[in-house]
Amino acid sequence: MPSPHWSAPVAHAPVDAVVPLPGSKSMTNRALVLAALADAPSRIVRPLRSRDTDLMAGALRALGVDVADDSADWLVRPGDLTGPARVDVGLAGTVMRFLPPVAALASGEVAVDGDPRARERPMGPIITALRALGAVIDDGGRGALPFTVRGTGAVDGGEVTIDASGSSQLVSGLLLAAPRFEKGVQVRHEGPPVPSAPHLAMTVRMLRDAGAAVETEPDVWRVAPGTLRGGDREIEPDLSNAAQFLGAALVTGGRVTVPGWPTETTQPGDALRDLLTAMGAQVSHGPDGLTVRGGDGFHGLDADLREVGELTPVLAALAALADSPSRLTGIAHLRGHETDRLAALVTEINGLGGDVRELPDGLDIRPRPLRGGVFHTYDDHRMVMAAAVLGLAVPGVEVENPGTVGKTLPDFTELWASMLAPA
Ligand SMILES: O=C(O)C1=C[C@@H](OP(=O)(O)O)[C@@H](O)[C@H](O)C1
Ligand SMILES: C=C(OP(=O)(O)O)C(=O)O
Repeated sequence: MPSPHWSAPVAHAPVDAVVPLPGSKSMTNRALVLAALADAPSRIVRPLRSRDTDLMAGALRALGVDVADDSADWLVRPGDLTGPARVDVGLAGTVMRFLPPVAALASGEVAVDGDPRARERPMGPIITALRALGAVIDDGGRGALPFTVRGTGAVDGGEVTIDASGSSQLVSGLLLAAPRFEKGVQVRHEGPPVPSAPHLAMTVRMLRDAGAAVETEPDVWRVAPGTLRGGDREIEPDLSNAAQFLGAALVTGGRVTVPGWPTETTQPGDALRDLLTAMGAQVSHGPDGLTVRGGDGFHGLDADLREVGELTPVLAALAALADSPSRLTGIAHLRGHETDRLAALVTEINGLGGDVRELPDGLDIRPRPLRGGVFHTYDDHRMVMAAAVLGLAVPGVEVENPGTVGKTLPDFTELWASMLAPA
């Protein structure tokens, strides 16, 4: 039986490594949905293989889509969407928000459930919106998982207003399936700002690449009814999962290169270039990829992370090791992520002797000397990654349930060890 804890390795020298990363979770799960709704087969080239993407593939298979392995690629052959089916969304935000609109297009009942924590993540606005668009959903009045989508084989579509301040995925889910709605969709957001703007741009870009007609204006998205094309869809490396590796260059005063960094992308991880530069890194982008070099120490960060919330755990860990305080704001919605990430980061970093305070919409982080101890991870892959960053500089960080990285990066501890191995 594997050890329940992972001893995060201390870096005894500056890292000097090239770290190739698997594909983007966000792009892979969008590509799977678009391929499943297309009018012809698709090849998803270099998809991420992880719990979240396997769950999406499994959910689509349950509805009648053929998703087959072809060496490292996935071949997707769309079919009639049918129930009855049971869908497990695990703890994947992309599956719990992107799959129900697809299930509404199926004929037959689709029962949707996930991990215990999945039942607490925001779902109410998309359930209400889908009903307004013509879907029948039985959620026992909970406005949350579990629920049953009673598909009739078609969704009317039309205009809907939604409060998506809890998650951008509430909008993305409606848009991705909308070309197959009879009237398409117009989604209008009303409420506090929608987070994760790059992920919405990713949805729009991938829909357009598949042939959909999409128009946007601030807080309004329109998708016309139409046919989605099949074909090849190449998946970029997951730039959010680059955060901990590039951060290791800062912590150790070393150098890390992530190959295949796109010159232009909708991934929020691209913001690491500016964020790590603001913390004192030297960042260069060339044919070899993106290279981050650290020097003698690095600084805190004063940043609004609303658009790039998923980078927060690793940035907070870096901030706890910096030479000046940090203030990270715009991230109240992280309370609805895999765990309440604001509370988790406060508890766990302070548990090692840190000084992190929770703000209404973020974190105040004052660096202090840290000591070893158990770092709990709350089924949150990014808490493991944050702990790994702290462990580079703090001996004795024992990370609970490291296997939870399987959500997006099953090989994380192996990649971390090879990054730290002498060249
Ligand atoms: O659409 C996506 O692929 C994602 C959107 C974001 O969700 P939120 O807007 O809920 O933060 C992000 O945090 C998540 O990891 C992936
Ligand atoms: C918030 C995240 O995931 P999810 O897609 O489950 O929302 C994340 O990966 O940081």
